[in-house]
Amino acid sequence: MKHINDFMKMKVSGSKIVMVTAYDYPSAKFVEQAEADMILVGDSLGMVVLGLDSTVPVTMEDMIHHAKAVKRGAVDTFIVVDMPFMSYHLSIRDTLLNGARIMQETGAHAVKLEGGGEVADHIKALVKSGIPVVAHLGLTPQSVAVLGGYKVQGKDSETARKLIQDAKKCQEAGAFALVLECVPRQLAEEISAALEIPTIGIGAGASVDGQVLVYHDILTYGVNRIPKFVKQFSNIGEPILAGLNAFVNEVRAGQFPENRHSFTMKEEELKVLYGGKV
Ligand SMILES: Nc1nc(=O)c2c([nH]1)NC[C@@H]1CN(c3ccc(C(=O)N[C@@H](CCC(=O)O)C(=O)O)cc3)CN21
Ligand SMILES: CC(C)C(=O)C(=O)O
Ligand SMILES: [Mg+2]
Repeated sequence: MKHINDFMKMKVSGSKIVMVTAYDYPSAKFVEQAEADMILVGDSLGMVVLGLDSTVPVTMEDMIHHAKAVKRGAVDTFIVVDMPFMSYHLSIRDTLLNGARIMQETGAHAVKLEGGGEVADHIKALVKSGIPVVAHLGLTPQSVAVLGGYKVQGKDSETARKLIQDAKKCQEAGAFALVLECVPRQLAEEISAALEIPTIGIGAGASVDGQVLVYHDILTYGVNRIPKFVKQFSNIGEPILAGLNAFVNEVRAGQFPENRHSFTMKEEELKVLYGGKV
């Protein structure tokens, strides 16, 4: 299993870090089998597995419930768990209690949280307490209500400069990696060159140190809207629907189950059961 030091080395050597989200036992098993470097139990689970409109309603209980299942499916992969909305803002004490719950109850290796300078003290406190932190800048979906939608961030020189400063603050606070979501590729390249810690991009172009995508987006698995930065590497919706349609049709047609899909009783047991009147 790769660990924090390996991700740092991968940046230096130029080998790309591959991160994929997973939300349950089977998805974690598949991502581990595909040999991704890291699994992210993303709060995007609120949207792709719970059917919510945003990641804002996702709770600590949701994250822990799903992360425990992911850990059972991926015993040998580095696991990062998103800290959900408002779980790292109230006080340093609350942040530490929530970070500790994620680490102790799920067996995760690190947590991820959204924001820059405004959460730097919380990143610092977590790292000082022994909890590795991945930072997340650019489009930070937990702030969608403030950002006014899922929009590309850092398109003008002023907001770009702010993002570069925030990225440096995350590194200074002790984050060991930084997710950059939905920022212009030139800005992502600039931030990646300016930092010693690896950057992991989603909609941030190719000049970052790694890539992350949502499991359901990669596979086209029950997703409604696909962002521009997603490549649909396969469409598992088709074989899923084909299998389900076949089951429904065969039951209705009396073709399933066949005898080989069921169990039988010995003739003598049947005789006893019917009082010898077989
Ligand atoms: N399925 C899924 N994939 C994700 O990557 C994802 C989620 N859900 N949920 C949580 C956040 C929300 N994310 C999103 C959602 C939508 C766009 C989007 O539609 N972006 C526009 C760009 C808008 C602009 O031009 O500024 C796009 O066309 O891609 C981007 C990121 C990323 N995360
Ligand atoms: C999209 C990634 C970076 C994420 O934060 C999530 O899946 O929740
Ligand atoms: Mg997230």
